Amino acid sequence: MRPVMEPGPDPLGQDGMSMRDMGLAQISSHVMEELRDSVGSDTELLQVLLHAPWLQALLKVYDCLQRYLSSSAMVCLSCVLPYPSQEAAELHNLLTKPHLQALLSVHDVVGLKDYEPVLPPLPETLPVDGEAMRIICLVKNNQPLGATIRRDERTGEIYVARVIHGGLADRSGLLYAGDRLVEVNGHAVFGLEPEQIIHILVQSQGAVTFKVVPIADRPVNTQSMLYVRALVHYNPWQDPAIPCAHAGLAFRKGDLLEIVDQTDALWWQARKLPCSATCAGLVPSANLLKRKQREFWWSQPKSHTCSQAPGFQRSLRLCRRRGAQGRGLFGSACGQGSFYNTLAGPYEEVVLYQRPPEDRHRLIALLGPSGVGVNELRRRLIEISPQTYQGATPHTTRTPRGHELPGREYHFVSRDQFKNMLYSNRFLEYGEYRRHLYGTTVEAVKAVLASGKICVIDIEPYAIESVRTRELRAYIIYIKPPPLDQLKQTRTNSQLITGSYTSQLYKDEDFQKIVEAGRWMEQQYRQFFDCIIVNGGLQASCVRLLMAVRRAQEEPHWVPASWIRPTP
Ligand SMILES: Nc1ncnc2c1ncn2[C@@H]1O[C@H](COP(=O)(O)OP(=O)(O)OP(=O)(O)O)[C@@H](O)[C@H]1O
Repeated sequence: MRPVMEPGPDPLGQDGMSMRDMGLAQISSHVMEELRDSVGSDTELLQVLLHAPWLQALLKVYDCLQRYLSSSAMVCLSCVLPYPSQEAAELHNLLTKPHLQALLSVHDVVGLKDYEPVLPPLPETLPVDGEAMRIICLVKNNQPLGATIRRDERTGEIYVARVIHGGLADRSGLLYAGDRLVEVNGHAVFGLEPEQIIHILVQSQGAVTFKVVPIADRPVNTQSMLYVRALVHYNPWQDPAIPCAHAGLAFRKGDLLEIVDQTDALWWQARKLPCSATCAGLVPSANLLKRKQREFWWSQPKSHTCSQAPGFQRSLRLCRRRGAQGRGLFGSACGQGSFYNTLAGPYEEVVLYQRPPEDRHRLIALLGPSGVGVNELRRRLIEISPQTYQGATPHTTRTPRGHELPGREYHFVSRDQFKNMLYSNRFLEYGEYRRHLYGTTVEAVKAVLASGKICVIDIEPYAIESVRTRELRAYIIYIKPPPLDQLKQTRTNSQLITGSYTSQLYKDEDFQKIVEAGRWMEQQYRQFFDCIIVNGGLQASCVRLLMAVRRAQEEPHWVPASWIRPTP
């Protein structure tokens, strides 16, 4: 408690002597009186002693303390500081204000009070077989509860099936998967259908009260965080099997998901990256989604022919890499590899990877519908800095032309040699044009990378699987056609290379085919695109490509975990 301070000057005695000095004089004369009687002639010595400055000072201090104990703070202030500073005076002034005094007094009163809850005494007799229950009150505030329930068909009991990460129930820290629900807002739930309970919950606004029997052994979540890239689309509203569509998380091919809970074998909990939502959503587990895919696949009519995508007529880029002109059907796309079909798995585990500066560069693979400008952009990029960027030298079975040097334009090999290479899976992609074989080998790409340059190639979609490997670590850039009118507008004077060694102006149907082929390609393969560049204006597209290639080498990106994990 603080002493109440009262202002007041140090009062003076009648003859100008202060009260303090009067007090001291009184003490010394009392002592002298006492000593005179008992000591007699030695009074002189005592007088000297009593008038000694140190004793006088000591007595003054004593006097001050006495006055402090019995008097106001102002008296004390003036005792200690005969001439208080401006700050001290101001502080004193503030402290003596009635409202501050009141505040301090309230503080002291509150501080002394005992606020512990007074619990009712325990009943004399407690039931021996009684269950420990927890009563939980959550305030909904228009947000979902963030928990799902299930009914045990055998016993009719209702259980909390799962608590959604980051949801209201999870944030409360009071409700757990496995807790047995006894009452909701005073309604006993035993025997009710989950839908009836959900109805009660939907009806209740504001506070919702649950009475639960807590799960005995709550499992501890020891799983580490898992990051995956979705290789399929998923829409909870089109999935009748999902326990609660509201709690579902929709995703598209290529979306990055952070799997926060895999406790349930069928339904995982995930957040989409980059993450803004605090609350996770339900997604099918990898096994469940695989099962769904298989069922869907078997339910589809099968065709045994190799179908080309609409407008997906390939130019043979390989055969005109070094300026040779030609356009024809790219061979053998059908039947090559599995082109990462969806049966390969619905999720691909990924990790964030940043290429260490001392490591080889990542391969840059460009892809896009024929005629969109893939080759043009690749060529321009290499022209900007041939010391930095380089294409891979392809193999061919045709004979060299006048200006061509083996190993510069092409590696010239016999048909048998080419086929041997093909059988030993050395080609990333290959094709036949005018009875000659052309192909790019993994070694040709690795040779460029080993020289310290950035290897830039253009590929057909089926080659995606061959370049997305631990050793090439391809960064895939999709060259996307702009909207039809912009495509027409930007290509008015451009020459489309035709199959007969000639070039001609784009026709309306060419534009249409490019847009359709682009749409199809994106629909099929977007999950593997690390970057998308819309090739509208050529200049702007070149700049974007240059920046994307730099980013690929210098910034962290999500890559398949299998590229980084040590091989067993
Ligand atoms: N952004 C653009 N604006 C205008 N013209 C372009 C643009 N991009 C490419 N072109 C022109 O379009 C024509 C076709 O480009 P390119 O040969 O690079 O196509 P491609 O995608 O490689 O297709 P293909 O494999 O069939 O040759 C070329 O004449 C090129 O100069």
